Amino acid sequence: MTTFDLIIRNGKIVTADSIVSGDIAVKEGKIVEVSADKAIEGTAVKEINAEGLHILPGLIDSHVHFNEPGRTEWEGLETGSRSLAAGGATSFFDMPLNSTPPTINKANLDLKKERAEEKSIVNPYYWGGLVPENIADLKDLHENGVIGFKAFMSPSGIADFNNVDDESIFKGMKEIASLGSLLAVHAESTVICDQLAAEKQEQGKTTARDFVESRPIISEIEAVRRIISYAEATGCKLHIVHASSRKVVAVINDAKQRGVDITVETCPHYLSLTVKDLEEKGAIAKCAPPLRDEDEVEDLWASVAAGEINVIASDHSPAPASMKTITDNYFEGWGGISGAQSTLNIMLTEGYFKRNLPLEKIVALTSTNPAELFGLETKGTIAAGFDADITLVDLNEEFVLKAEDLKYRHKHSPYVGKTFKGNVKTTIVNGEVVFTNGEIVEK
Ligand SMILES: NC(=O)N[C@H]1NC(=O)NC1=O
Ligand SMILES: [Zn+2]
Ligand SMILES: [Zn+2]
Repeated sequence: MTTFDLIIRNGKIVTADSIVSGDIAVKEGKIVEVSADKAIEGTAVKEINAEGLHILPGLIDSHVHFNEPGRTEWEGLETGSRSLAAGGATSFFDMPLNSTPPTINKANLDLKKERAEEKSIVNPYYWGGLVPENIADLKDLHENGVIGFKAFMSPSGIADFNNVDDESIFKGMKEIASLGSLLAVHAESTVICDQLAAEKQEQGKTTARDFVESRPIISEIEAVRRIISYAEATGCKLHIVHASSRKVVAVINDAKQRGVDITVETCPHYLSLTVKDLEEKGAIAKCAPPLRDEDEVEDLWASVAAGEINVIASDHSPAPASMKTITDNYFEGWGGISGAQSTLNIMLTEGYFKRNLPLEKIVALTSTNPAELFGLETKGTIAAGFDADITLVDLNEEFVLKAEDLKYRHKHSPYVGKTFKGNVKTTIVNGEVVFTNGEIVEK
C-alpha cells in the first residue's frame, strides 16, 4: 500500500474548471493523486478530514509591497507572508519598490531573495523595477528570475524609485520585449494628477472627494492609452495593475481585441470600498488610483463576471498607523491599503455570496490565471504533478474581522469591522501546513 506524506479527505475540490468531491494525496511537497468521488487508497503520515470544506489552490498574490529590506518598520517578509498564509495565499510576487534598496539591479534582488528565503512562510517571487536609470540592468534581472518588470508612469511616492518618462519607458519596453519578458504598469497620468492636485491645494480644497477628483478615471485612461501605443510600437507585453474602473478595462479590452498582448489586474478594494469609505475611515482607505463611487464598483463586478479581468491581487501597501492619520488634508497620509490577508474573504463575501460569482472564477482570478500568465508552471491548480499549495475554506463560517486577527506588522485595514462569510481554515504550502484554526504553524 502506498504511503503518502499527507492525505486530505472528503473535501470539495475547486479548480478553474470544476468542483468535485474527493481526496488529495501529497508526497514530497507535490500533489501526487487527486480522486473524484472515491477514496484514495493508502495511508499517510498526516490526514486531514475536509468534510464540509472547500479545497482551493492557494492564492497567488501577484502584487504586494512587503518593503524588505530597508523599510521593514512598515511591514517586512515575516509579517507579510504570515498575513498571506492566514488569508489562504501560498505565493506572492513582491513589488520592486518600498523596499530599500529597490529591486532595480541584481545585487538588490539578491538581498531580497536572501531575506525572503530566511523569513517567508509562503513562496516568494520578485518583480524587477524599470526606472529611468536602470535600462542596462534589465537583462541581468531577467536572467536572475524576476517575474517581469514594474514601472510607474506617475510619481511612486518613494524617493529611490523614480517614475519613467516617455523616453525611458520606450527604451525600457524595447529592451523588455527583446528579453521576452513583460512590463506591469502603474498607469496614472502625471500631468493630469499633478496639475489637478496643485489646483485643489491652491484653492484649499483638501477633502476626500477633492483628493479623488485630483486622480480621475480619465487620468488612468490617458496613461493606459499611451502605454498601449508604446506596446504596439515595441511589441512589449503589458500588464496593467490596479484598474479602478470598468472604463479603464474597456480601453485594455479594445487593445486586446486588436491583438495587443495585454492583461489587467484589479484589486479587492476597488470591488468593495467607495469614496464614502475614504471619507469615513480616512487614510486607512487611501490608495492610488483612489476608490471610486458605488456605480463604478458595480460596473467593475460586471467586468469581472464578463471575464474582462485577468487577475485579482491585493496591492498590499502597508504603512505605520502614524502615516495613516489625516486631520483635514487628504493629500497627506500614505496612499496604500493593507489588504493581503482579506483577498479571498472579499471575493467570497462580495463576489460568490453577494453577486453569484462562481467559485471556479474566483480560483481562476486569484490562482490559475496568475500562474499561467507569469509562468509558474507547477502552481495555480489542484492536479497530480502540481505543487501542494492548498487552501481549505469553510464557506459556512461567518466572522467579523478584528484588528487582532490581522497578522500585519501594523494591525489596521479598511476591512476591520466587516462581516465576512467564508473563512480560511487551513493553508498548506509545498505540502506543509503553515496556518490552521487562526494560528500560524511555526516550524
Ligand atoms: N508605493 C506604493 O506602494 N504605491 C502603491 N500604493 C497605492 O495606493 N498605489 C500604489 O501604487
Ligand atoms: Zn501602483
Ligand atoms: Zn502596488
